[in-house]
Amino acid sequence: MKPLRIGLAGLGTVGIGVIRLLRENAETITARAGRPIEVVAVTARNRTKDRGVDLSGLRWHDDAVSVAQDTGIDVAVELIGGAEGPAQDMVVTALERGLPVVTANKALVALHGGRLSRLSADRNAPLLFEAAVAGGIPAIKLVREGLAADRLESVGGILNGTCNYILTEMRTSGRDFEEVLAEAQARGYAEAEPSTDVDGWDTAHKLAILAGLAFRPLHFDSLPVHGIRDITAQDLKFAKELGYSIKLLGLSRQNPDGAPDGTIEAWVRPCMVPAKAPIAAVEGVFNAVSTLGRFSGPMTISGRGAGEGPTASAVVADLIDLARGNAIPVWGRQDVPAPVACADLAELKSAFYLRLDVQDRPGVMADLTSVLRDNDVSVHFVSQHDAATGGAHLAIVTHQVPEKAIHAAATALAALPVVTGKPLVLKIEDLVP
Ligand SMILES: NC(=O)C1=CN([C@@H]2O[C@H](COP(=O)(O)OP(=O)(O)OC[C@H]3O[C@@H](n4cnc5c(N)ncnc54)[C@H](OP(=O)(O)O)[C@@H]3O)[C@@H](O)[C@H]2O)C=CC1
Ligand SMILES: N[C@@H](CCO)C(=O)O
Repeated sequence: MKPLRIGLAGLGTVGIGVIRLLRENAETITARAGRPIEVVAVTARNRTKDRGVDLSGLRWHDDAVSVAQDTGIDVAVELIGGAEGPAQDMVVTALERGLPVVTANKALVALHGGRLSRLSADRNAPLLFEAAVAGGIPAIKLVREGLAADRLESVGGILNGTCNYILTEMRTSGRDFEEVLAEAQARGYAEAEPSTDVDGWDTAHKLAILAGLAFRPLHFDSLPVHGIRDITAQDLKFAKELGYSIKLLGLSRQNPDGAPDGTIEAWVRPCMVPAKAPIAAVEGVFNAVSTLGRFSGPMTISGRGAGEGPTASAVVADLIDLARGNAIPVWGRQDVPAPVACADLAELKSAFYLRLDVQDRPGVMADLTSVLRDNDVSVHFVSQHDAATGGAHLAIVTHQVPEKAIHAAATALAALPVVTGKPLVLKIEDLVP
């Protein structure tokens, strides 16, 4: 049996995980793939670093492009990261010479997926990226294969392990943001630049890939993206009191209510989800991918969304597909569709949570409610807690209002002398399964 020979660029969390998994499960993988899968060539920045695995016997290349040019490999595996630079150069070089590519690089696929998939189709060189979305969860396979027959109405979920880990730990241990982020980095969940995670960009990359496959590619620049930096321990307390859980969601919907046919609503932001919703129970580094299909109905799969083992498992599953000759083109047999812009959210209606830090004295509530009245924001519920530093924290839950109204109200409220901090607006999202 001729082995499938791998050229691997990137020997970090995921790259080393792939080598370990291929070695530890060699017998099972060979049986399932029908042939052995072996790493034969590698590269990383630092040749002398001890990575805890034996790399002797593997051809060392000084850069990633030279791995892609190695005539002794059958597949190029890119596990460096970053949408530009060596990762992109390697993938393009490999595809141009007709070599299959496996990558876990969501930034690359989200930003350059259209061009790369056209190149992949032109050169008949498969481009596989199961690990790019939701770590160990077979999210790409779910959308592209399991649900290939259905017309999906929505797709998305909890797509970033680092943020879900941080929100869970902040809530359960009361520790602050920075401390928990450092822990997520130490566990290999976070990206090399953690702002990619906490500012929502990693979720946005994954959502763009899922929505692109389920509906059609999105102009990435049109995707509204907000991260979790503004969430405080007080918001997590209010959420519990109000019967919600705070989750960073990436969601996309085709043809939302009242919008013209073909409209795609998509966004990334922390939301309040009902504490009883199954997605609220997805905690720690776990991700959840939810779909709603006209025929398949609601579906949620969850699992570890980051870390060495789960991500390596998804990379090697792609390699097994290649070894079996099972790799399918990125958009199946159709041409790569042209991208569209995401819908403007201004007119879309939702209930919202508004947290205000305010002075605690007579007349404050009247000042606040007059701003809400002037912006047509109708209040459903209000809760007040004393702030440790004096003043008060207020949680206001609204009825359904257009997004533009709540944001205009928040801007006007921020300008009031009685409001002492930046108001926080969170969408209350009760449509996730
Ligand atoms: N970590 C995770 O849980 C997940 C990661 N991913 C994706 O997988 C990819 C890899 O992530 P991860 O393993 O965590 O990243 P790491 O930062 O742990 O590893 C990156 C590796 O790339 C190497 N590298 C960096 N620059 C270059 C370069 N110019 N030429 C060659 N090698 C280079 C580094 O070398 P050196 O070690 O010498 O510095 C390192 O070995 C990324 O695209 C990431 O988004 C996807 C899903 C989950
Ligand atoms: N940094 C990413 C890795 C998995 O894509 C996360 O935390 O989910």
